[in-house]
Formats: sequence, structure tokens, C-alpha cells
Amino acid sequence: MIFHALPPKGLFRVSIEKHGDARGFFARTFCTQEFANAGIDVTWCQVNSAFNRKKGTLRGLHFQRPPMADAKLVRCVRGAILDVVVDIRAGSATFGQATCVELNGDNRDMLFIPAGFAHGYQTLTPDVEMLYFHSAPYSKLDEGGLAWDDPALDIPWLLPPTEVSVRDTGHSRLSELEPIAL
Ligand SMILES: Cc1cn([C@H]2C[C@H](O)[C@@H](COP(=O)(O)OP(=O)(O)O[C@H]3O[C@H](C)C(=O)[C@H](O)[C@H]3O)O2)c(=O)[nH]c1=O
Repeated sequence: MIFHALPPKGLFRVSIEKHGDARGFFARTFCTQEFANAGIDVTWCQVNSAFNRKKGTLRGLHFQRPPMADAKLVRCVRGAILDVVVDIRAGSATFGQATCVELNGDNRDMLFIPAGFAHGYQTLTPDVEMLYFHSAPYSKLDEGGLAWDDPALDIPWLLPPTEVSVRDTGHSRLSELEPIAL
């Protein structure tokens, strides 16, 4: 696996390394030791999937608070998305900074997102399938949201949103958010 450090500190784009032959290829999707060698000590306790029928569907921005703050490994297994993370860690020099990365079923890249980041994405094609690894279990009591359309975040969404859940229409703005103290 190849780790590309992204700003802010702790964020990585992770590329798979294909072992190809006449049948196609084989590649690791996760490896505890390879992640540890990259300075990422993480174990996964829940893996989720999401399917998005419409191009322009927008989900997020979501996070969990301590004690259930979770790191994520996100992969777009079909179609394409603009993946967005915002640093909401208390005391971070890059608090409020948004980072955008295109993930798609062709490049098979993944995004490692440390705890303390809000995460969301918009689909750039129809029929997008997502896979998320989580380092903490889902906890409704500890989940939080950040407004995807907060002007203070200035997120360069590429399309007008076509589908947004009711839950994702009422999240806090950055100025109202209690930073995540890890
Ligand atoms: C995450 C989760 C959700 N749920 C229930 C809660 C809701 O009734 C329903 C849909 O959940 P949610 O609206 O959070 O799904 P998304 O909007 O796709 O949010 C997900 O996508 C964004 C971009 C993320 O980063 C989050 O990790 C993840 O929550 O499934 C569960 O029962 N178990 C779970 O682990």
C-alpha cells in the first residue's frame, strides 16, 4: 500500500498496490502492519456500505465525539465522489480547514481520516457504492454534524445537491461547533 500524506496532518490518501496477472489483479485493502509503518495505529470494529442512486447526492458532514470519536478508511468502490473532510480538532492549527479528494472505482484510492474530522461526500456519477471502515462503533448518542453548506467552510462542491437527507439539512455551522477534544 502507498501512503500519500495530505494536509492537515494525519490525513492520508492510500493507494492499493496491484499484483496483476492474466486473471486481473489482487491487492490489499488494509494491513495493520503497513498502516503502523506509516505511523497509523488503528483497528477497525465496523465496516459500513452506502449506495447512492443519483448523481449529486450529498451525505454529511458527520463525526462522532469522544469516547466514540472514530477514525475512518473510506473507499468508493463504484462510480465517483468528491470526498470532503474538515478538521474540527480542538486546538488544531488547521481547525476548520476543508480538504477535498476525488475517489472513484477506477483509481481505487482510499482516504484515511483520523478521529476529530467531519466527513462527507457528493456523488459525481449515478449508482455510487461506498465502503467505510470505522475504528469505533456507531453511537447515536455521540454522533454530530457540520453544515455542508456553511460559507465559513467554503467547500467547492462540484454539483448542485440532488439528494440530501433531512438530518443533513440542519447541522451546526463551524462557529457553533464545540471542537473535538481528543
Ligand atoms: C453510520 C450508521 C448509521 N446507522 C443508521 C442511522 C440512520 O438511521 C441510518 C443512516 O445513517 P446516516 O444517515 O448516518 O448514513 P449516512 O448519511 O450515509 O452517513 C454516513 O456517511 C457519512 C458521510 C459518514 O461519514 C458517516 O460515517 C455515515 O454516518 O443508518 C446505523 O444503524 N449504523 C451505523 O453504523
